[in-house]
Amino acid sequence: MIKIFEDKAQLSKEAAALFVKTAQEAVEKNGRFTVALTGGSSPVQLYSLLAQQPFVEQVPWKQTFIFWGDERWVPLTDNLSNARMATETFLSKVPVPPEQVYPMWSENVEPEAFAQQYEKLLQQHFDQENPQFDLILLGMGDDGHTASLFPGTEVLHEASRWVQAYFLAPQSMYRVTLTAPLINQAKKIVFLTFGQNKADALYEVLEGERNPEKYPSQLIQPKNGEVLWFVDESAASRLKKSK
Ligand SMILES: O=C1O[C@H](COP(=O)(O)O)[C@@H](O)[C@H](O)[C@H]1O
Repeated sequence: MIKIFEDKAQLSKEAAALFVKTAQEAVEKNGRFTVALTGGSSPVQLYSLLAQQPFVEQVPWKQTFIFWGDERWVPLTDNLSNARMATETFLSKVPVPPEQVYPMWSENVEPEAFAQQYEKLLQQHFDQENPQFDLILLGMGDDGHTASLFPGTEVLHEASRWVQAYFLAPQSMYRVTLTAPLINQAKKIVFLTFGQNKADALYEVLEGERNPEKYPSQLIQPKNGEVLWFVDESAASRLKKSK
């Protein structure tokens, strides 16, 4: 489903309300809420809202478990760190138990070994056969990538691993990412996409020919869950189905 908002502020507010509702329902049903966060610029406003009233007091933080959808393999103090951004914008300001927050980074370990450790962590958290996040937040780059599933990379063909790390040559850095098969198990996936610079990629992903090698966001098709596209009018400007 595609939901088009006037601007980023409106979109972020709705996304915060959806975060709260999803968290409350998950806790009511299963006693806990498991979410994977996205990085980049798209979620900054949403994360800030989650640390403010009325949202902050509505989230069942004590029952919330925070993972990441992907990470740039840089220390937690680095400006590029997705975990650092989430910590600064909301995690350091809300009463989530620190031991329930799992950044995709650790010192003194190679990224590939870390990816295996993170996968084990997820296996322990979830039922092995049923690794269902209650909510996965995703962004989409203007090249159509999502999480760290970049165009033309091997990880796009991963069929069994839940977490992978690889060297992304054009950025000269390692990336760690949940794989598409794991993401697609989620109960709910929400893409946050705004800005004119995303309009071409959004059109190709949603209305263009299927070509996930070029537009990896097309790989995100949950098995039993739902995918929501929260987009603003600029990003949606090329979509025919929205008009
Ligand atoms: O590199 C990344 O980019 C995507 C998109 O970022 P945005 O700045 O366009 O929102 C992001 O979803 C991902 O987490 C991040 O590692």
